[in-house]
Amino acid sequence: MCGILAVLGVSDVSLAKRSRIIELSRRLRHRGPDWSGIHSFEDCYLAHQRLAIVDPTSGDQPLYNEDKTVVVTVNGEIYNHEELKAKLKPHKFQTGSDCEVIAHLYEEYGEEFVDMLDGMFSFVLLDTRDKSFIAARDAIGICPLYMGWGLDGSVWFSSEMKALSDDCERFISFPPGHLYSSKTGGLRRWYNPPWFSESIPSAPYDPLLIRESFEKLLSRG
Ligand SMILES: NC(=O)CC[C@H](N)C(=O)O
Repeated sequence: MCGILAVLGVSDVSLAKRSRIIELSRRLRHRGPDWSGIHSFEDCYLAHQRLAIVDPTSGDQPLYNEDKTVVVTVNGEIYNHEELKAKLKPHKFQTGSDCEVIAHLYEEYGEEFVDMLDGMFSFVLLDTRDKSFIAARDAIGICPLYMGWGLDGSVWFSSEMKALSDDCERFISFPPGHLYSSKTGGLRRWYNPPWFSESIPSAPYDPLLIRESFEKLLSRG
């Protein structure tokens, strides 16, 4: 598991607001008992409750690129992280966490890197250089993610609805296989396999035809 909470662009940057966000992040504590972390930058907060799986000793989150200008909070496992690290030769990794590749991939390839990830994940990444952010969820939605909007114009993301429901004016289930980018201000599908189609078949249901076609397929061998 792991629990993530990110709040971006709050109008109130008081200590009370920070405490409130820490309190909301604690509502996700059952998802990750090993570590609680928060990174704040101006009016943005990224929090993490960790269930340590890969590199339990140094992979605490949020995670960063080399100069800490890119911050990321992740729930999930990146199965091909070794392979991706090999592609990122000049980058210096600070931890052995599978999720650190996300910060470096973003630095190297921009927001298009998401389809290079093989794994299950939901994450929020903040680029402090221009205060832009992205959030993404794995292709089939193995890891949960919710998105909300505060009355003050803030954008919220959380692993569970319970961290959003009291403070957001509205919230949605973040669609699997999608990416939210603050630069474009919208959600778009990043998972686009060639076979994927949302069109509903128009041929009438014919069980006999399905059976015959299936049998023909199996007897081909
Ligand atoms: N439980 C998780 O989501 C794990 C996050 C990350 N892969 C780690 O090992 O710390």
